[in-house]
Amino acid sequence: MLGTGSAFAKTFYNNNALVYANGYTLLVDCGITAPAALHSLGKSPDEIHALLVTHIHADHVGGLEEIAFRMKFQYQRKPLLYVPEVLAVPLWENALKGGLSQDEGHTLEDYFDVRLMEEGHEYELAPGLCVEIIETPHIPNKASFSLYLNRHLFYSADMRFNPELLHSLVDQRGCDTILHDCQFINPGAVHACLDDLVTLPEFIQQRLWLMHYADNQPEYIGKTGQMRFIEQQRLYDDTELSKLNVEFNEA
Ligand SMILES: O=c1ccn([C@@H]2O[C@H](COP(=O)(O)O)[C@@H](O)[C@H]2O)c(=O)[nH]1
Ligand SMILES: [Zn+2]
Ligand SMILES: [Zn+2]
Repeated sequence: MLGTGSAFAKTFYNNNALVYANGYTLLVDCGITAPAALHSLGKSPDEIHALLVTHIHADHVGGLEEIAFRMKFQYQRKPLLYVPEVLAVPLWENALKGGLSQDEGHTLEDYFDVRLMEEGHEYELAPGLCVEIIETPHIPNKASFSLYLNRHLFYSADMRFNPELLHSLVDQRGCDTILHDCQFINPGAVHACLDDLVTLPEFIQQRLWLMHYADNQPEYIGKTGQMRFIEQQRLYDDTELSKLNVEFNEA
């Protein structure tokens, strides 16, 4: 996890992730703090093979201008950008155009090798890395897409509480790991809140890691039912993440 903070957290970087698969690196979301978070890990933007955007909020796309400029002028390379089809135009028109539009570039495609994604398809980004996007409720009338990785790991974009989806992923689609955004204040409004998430049955909580949390996260350690906090600037592997919490505690 590059960062695990909520939109306005100051002690945690924005909730963005680096996904590694067989030498390939995907950056999931690129918020305002992503360049600094990469820097603190000693990573350069040039080490990223592709980026993927879940929705248009600054903690998820606010770092794209820096990455686009640095890739173009410092590294002379166009990174792959995976973007849900409905977000491509608003990403350029409403988020990036103001800063990036200049003589050398007037479109998203001038900075990125754009790959549009649709729901209902699985995309093999690299050997060992398959991604499906699932539209999930966040802000009314503003599209946001969670991810299903390698048919076993659900990564929530910011989303409201949706127990039916979590049940169907676990019961019908073999989901063994859930990374879920979490707000401490009830009601969650545009996120799932902790009071909602602790109502999930234990077999789902045991698979669930909390992310996108506020600065007062330390107050909630030990108060999250069977769910664990995922930590920023830490490398996790699939086996560690998919270990059920109950096994994890016994180990
Ligand atoms: O309808 C809304 C829209 C936004 N907010 C607040 O803004 C942030 C947006 O950033 P996220 O990355 O989605 O967290 C959200 O956390 C709210 O604090 C809102 O409350 N209601
Ligand atoms: Zn967010
Ligand atoms: Zn959001």
